[in-house]
Amino acid sequence: MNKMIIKGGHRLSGNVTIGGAKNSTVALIPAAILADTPVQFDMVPNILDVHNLMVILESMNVSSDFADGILNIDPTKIIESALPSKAIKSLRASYYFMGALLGRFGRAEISFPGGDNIGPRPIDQHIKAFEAMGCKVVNKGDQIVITTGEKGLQGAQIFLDVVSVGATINAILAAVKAKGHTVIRNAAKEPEIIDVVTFLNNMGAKIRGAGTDVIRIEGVESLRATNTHIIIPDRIEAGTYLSMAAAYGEGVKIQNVIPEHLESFIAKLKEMGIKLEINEDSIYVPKSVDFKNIEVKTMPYPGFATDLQQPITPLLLRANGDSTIIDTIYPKRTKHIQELCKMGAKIRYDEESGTIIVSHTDKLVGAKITAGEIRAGASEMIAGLMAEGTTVIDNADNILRGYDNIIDKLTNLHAEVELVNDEN
Ligand SMILES: CC(=O)N[C@H]1[C@@H](OP(=O)(O)OP(=O)(O)OC[C@H]2O[C@@H](n3ccc(=O)[nH]c3=O)[C@H](O)[C@@H]2O)O[C@H](CO)[C@@H](O)[C@@H]1O
Ligand SMILES: C=C(OP(=O)(O)O)C(=O)O
Repeated sequence: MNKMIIKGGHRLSGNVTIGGAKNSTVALIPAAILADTPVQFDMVPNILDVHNLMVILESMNVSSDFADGILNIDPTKIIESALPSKAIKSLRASYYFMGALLGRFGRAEISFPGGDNIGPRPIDQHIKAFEAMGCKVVNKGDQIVITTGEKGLQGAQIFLDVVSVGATINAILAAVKAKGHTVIRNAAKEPEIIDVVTFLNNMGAKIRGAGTDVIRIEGVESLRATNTHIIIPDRIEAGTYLSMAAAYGEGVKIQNVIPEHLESFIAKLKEMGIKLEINEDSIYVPKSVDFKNIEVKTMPYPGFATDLQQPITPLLLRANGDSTIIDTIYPKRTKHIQELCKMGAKIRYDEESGTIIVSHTDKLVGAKITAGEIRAGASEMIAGLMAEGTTVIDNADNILRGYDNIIDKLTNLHAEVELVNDEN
C-alpha cells in the first residue's frame, strides 16, 4: 500500500492531458478474450486496475504487454482455469469476465468482485440477464458458477429493473456470440458502453442502439480485430481536474476531453459562476473567485455522475453558502466526509434525507487521513492541495486504481506531491 504525501499551498497552473477512460478500459480488457485474434488498445490509462486485469489474463494463458499507453492482448491460446481471487477482489470490473467467459466457453466460474466500498453493490441484474439467456447460476461459497445447457447461450429479451452500467455491458458481452437475437431494455447509456460496443462492432459484432436505453444484438460466430481501438478520454478524471483547477488553480488547461460527456458537470460549474473556455477537445479553467453555492443530485448518465460528487466537494467548500449533494445511486458514498472534516472542512451528512451539506470553509489544514475508496481519495487529494501544511493520505492505492500517472500530472501542475510505499 502507498501513502500520498501532499505539501499544500501551491496553486496549480499549466496543462494536464486526460488518459483513457478507466470504466471503458476495465470492460475492454475482459471483452478482448472474446476475440479470435490478438487485439490492441491505445490510450490505456496507467492505473492499478489495468495491472490487476493483466494478472487475471495471465492466469488464463492470455499474454499481454503494456507500455506508453498501448496494451496488446493475445487471447488466441486462452485456456479455462481458476482465476486468482486476490486480483479479482482488487477491482469491481472483474465481473465482466462472467459475460466474457460465457461468450468464450459457455461457462464461467469466478469469485464475487471487489471494487470500491461505496455501499451495497448487488449484481442481481447481471445474473437476471444471464438467466434470461438460458444460464444456470449457482453460488458456491464465494464463487459464482454460471453454466449453459446443451443449447448454449441463447439470445433473449432482457429488461433491467435498474439502470446498471455493469449489467448492461455484461449482458452485451454474453449476447455478442449467443445464438439469435438479444434485446436489452432500460439499458444504461454511459459513453463507456458506446466505447465497448464500438470495439466489438469493429471486430464483426452486430450491436445497435448503444447510447440509448434499448440495445439490440444479433449473435455472431467469431470476432476478429483488424485495427487498434483508441479508448475515449476519462470523463471522471477530467471532472476531477476541472474541480481541482476551479478550486485552486491559476489557469489550467485540461486536454483530451470530450466536453459533451461532461455536460451535467460543466452546467454545475457554470452555475457556480466559473467562466470556462470550452474548446473542441480541451477546457481552460481561469483563476476563479467568488463561487455561488449549488445543489447536486447524482443520476445515471447523462445526469450528474456519482463518481464526481466527491471530487466536486472541495470546490463546494469555497462557495459562498451551503451546497447540498444527494447521491441517488450510492446514498452511502460518504467516506470522504469525516476525513475532510479532520482537515477543518465543514461538511455534514443528514442520514434521514441522505443529504450531504457542504458549508463555506475559510481554511483547510493538512492532516493524516485515509482514502476509503477511489473518489473519496480524489476529493481528499484536492483538499490536500488546497490545505496549509502537509497531508498524508493512507491507502493511496485506492486513488491509483483509477488516476493515470497521477504524481507526474500533479507535479506538472506545480503541486508538491509524492508517493511513499508503506513498507519502506
Ligand atoms: C467499473 C465501472 O464501470 N464502475 C462504474 C459502474 O459501476 P457498476 O456497474 O457496478 O454500477 P451500476 O451502474 O451497476 O450501479 C447503479 C445502481 O444500480 C444498482 N444495481 C446494480 C447492479 C445490479 O445488479 N443491481 C443493482 O441494484 C447499484 O447498487 C447502483 O445503485 O457504474 C457506477 C454508477 O455510475 C459507477 O459509480 C462506477 O464507477
Ligand atoms: C466506483 C468506482 O469504481 P469501481 O466501480 O471500479 O469500484 C469509480 O470509478 O468511482
